[in-house]
Amino acid sequence: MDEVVRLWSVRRRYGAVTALDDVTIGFGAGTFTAIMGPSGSGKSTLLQCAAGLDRPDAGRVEVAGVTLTGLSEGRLTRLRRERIGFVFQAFNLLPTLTAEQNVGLPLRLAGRRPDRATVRRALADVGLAGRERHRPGALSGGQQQRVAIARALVTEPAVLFADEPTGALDRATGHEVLGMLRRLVDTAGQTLIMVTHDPVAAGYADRVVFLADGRVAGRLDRPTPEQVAAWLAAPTAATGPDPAGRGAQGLGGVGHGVDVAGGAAC
Ligand SMILES: Nc1ncnc2c1ncn2[C@@H]1O[C@H](COP(=O)(O)OP(=O)(O)OP(=O)(O)O)[C@@H](O)[C@H]1O
Repeated sequence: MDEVVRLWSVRRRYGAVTALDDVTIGFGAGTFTAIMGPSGSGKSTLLQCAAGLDRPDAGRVEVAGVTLTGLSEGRLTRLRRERIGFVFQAFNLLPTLTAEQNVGLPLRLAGRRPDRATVRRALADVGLAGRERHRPGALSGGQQQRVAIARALVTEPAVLFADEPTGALDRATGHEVLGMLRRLVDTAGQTLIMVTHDPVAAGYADRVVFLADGRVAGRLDRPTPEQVAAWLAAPTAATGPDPAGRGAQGLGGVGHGVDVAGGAAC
C-alpha cells in the first residue's frame, strides 16, 4: 500500500526530555489511524513533526513524496498549506468571519481566490449546506468543528491530521463528527491521522498506534473500544522489558490484529 506519511528514526528532544525516541512508522493512503498513549508519551509531538509544524532533531519525515527535513521555512509553509490539513480540539475558527469565509481562508493564504462553488461544496460535504453565512458564535460546537474540517479539506490535502477533534464535544456530537471523518476515509479515500485519549473514538480508526515514552509501543488493527481500553489498562505490561511477556501479559484476551512493535516500524 502507498504510504502518504512516513517517519524514519525520528527523534525530538526538548531540553532533557526526549519526546520522540527513534520513531519509525508509516501511514497508508486512504487509512484512518488513531494515535494513543499516556499523557506525555509524545502523541502531539509525533503529529507536529509529521505535519511539518515542528522539526525533528534527527531522522526523516516524508509527506506525499516530499522529504520535509531540510526544507526551507517558505517551502515547508507552502507544503503545509497545499498538502496538509489540520483540525484541533478548539476548532480555531476566526469569530468575525462567516463559515464560508473561514473555509475560504486557506485558499486565500495560498494566494488563490476562493471559488464560491468550491467553498460551498466543502461545507455541503460536512453537512452544513445553508449555514454558509453563519458566524462561529451562531453555530453549535459540532457545527463549528465541521466548519474547521471543511476548512482543512478545502485544499484537498494529501493527509488530514486531527488532534483530539472531539475533545470539546459532547459524546453524541463527537460520534457524529467521528462518523463523518470515517465516511471521508471510506468514500473520498482521505488519509486521516488522529490523536485521541478516547477508546471509543479510536474504535472508528482502521488502526491504533500506541506510544509510550516517545516510542511506538504497539498497534492494534480493526480496533474495538474494548480492545483499546484493554491495552490502555495494562500499559506497563504491554511495554515491559520482556518482548515475549509483553504480548502475553499486556494483551490477554485482546484477540487478533494485535502487534507489539516496541519501536519498530508499523
Ligand atoms: N515545547 C515543548 N517544550 C518542552 N517540552 C515539551 C514541549 N512539547 C512537548 N514537551 C514534552 O515532551 C513530552 C511529550 O509531549 P507531547 O505533548 O507530545 O505528549 P502527549 O502524548 O501529546 O501528551 P498529552 O496527552 O498530555 O497531550 C512531554 O514530556 C512534554 O512535556
